[in-house]
Amino acid sequence: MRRKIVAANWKMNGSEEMVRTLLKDVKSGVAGLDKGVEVVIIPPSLYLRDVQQEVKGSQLRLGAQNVARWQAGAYTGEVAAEMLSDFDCRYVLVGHSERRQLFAESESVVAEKLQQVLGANLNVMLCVGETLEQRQAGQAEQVVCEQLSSALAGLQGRQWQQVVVAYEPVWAIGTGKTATAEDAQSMHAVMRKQLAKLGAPAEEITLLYGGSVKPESAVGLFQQPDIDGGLIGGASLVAADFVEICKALEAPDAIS
Ligand SMILES: O=C(CO)COP(=O)(O)O
Repeated sequence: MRRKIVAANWKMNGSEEMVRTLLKDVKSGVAGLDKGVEVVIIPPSLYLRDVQQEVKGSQLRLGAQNVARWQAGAYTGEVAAEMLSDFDCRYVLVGHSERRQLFAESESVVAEKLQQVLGANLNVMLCVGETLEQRQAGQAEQVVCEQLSSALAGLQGRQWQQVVVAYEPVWAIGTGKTATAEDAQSMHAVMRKQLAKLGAPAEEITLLYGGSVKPESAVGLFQQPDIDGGLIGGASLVAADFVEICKALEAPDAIS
């Protein structure tokens, strides 16, 4: 089923103190938010336990930023999907552009990680997106469609219910440049078509936009018919901004 999601990717930011203070403000800020909006906190893995305890009984859900591409064994420093499930993680990011670029994660690594997440009965948030060069060369749609195909080809039946896709154009991440609502919508529509070609129940798949989303840009993005929410980096570290973005998803038409 298509869900409404706002997810906070804290990236490599945070501390025990921040977990406490930021979450306290986010929790009280989103209390009373429509239950149909899922708010997901994705902290560095060291703080999963702390966040798990803080979000218990609240509307917030937990996600992980990364996962190993193996099930278990001699992989020093890695975290397995089954371990994330012990922490009540509901979502796991896979294919984030920072992982692809800074850690040289190839399409096949992304696909292996995705399989681990599905195998552990967790939900994947698959990130896709083109670079500035690719967009300028007119290749954006092709790049995104190929990323979807290589990660998702062969998925069957119920597995599709475990998939959320986030379109995060690389040139928009951390740069202050958001895609226009129209450009983002147009890519999301392309993604839905591609998902249908891959055999997905495309109208039921939740599609998020990420890349310099701020309270001011969130409303326009969330009004688009194929954008079901956001994956938020920088603005998720400021409680007031993040809460405002969550509220924008609750009622995008009412706020504008
Ligand atoms: O990468 C992102 C979320 O995963 C987006 O980051 P920013 O919101 O900081 O651009």
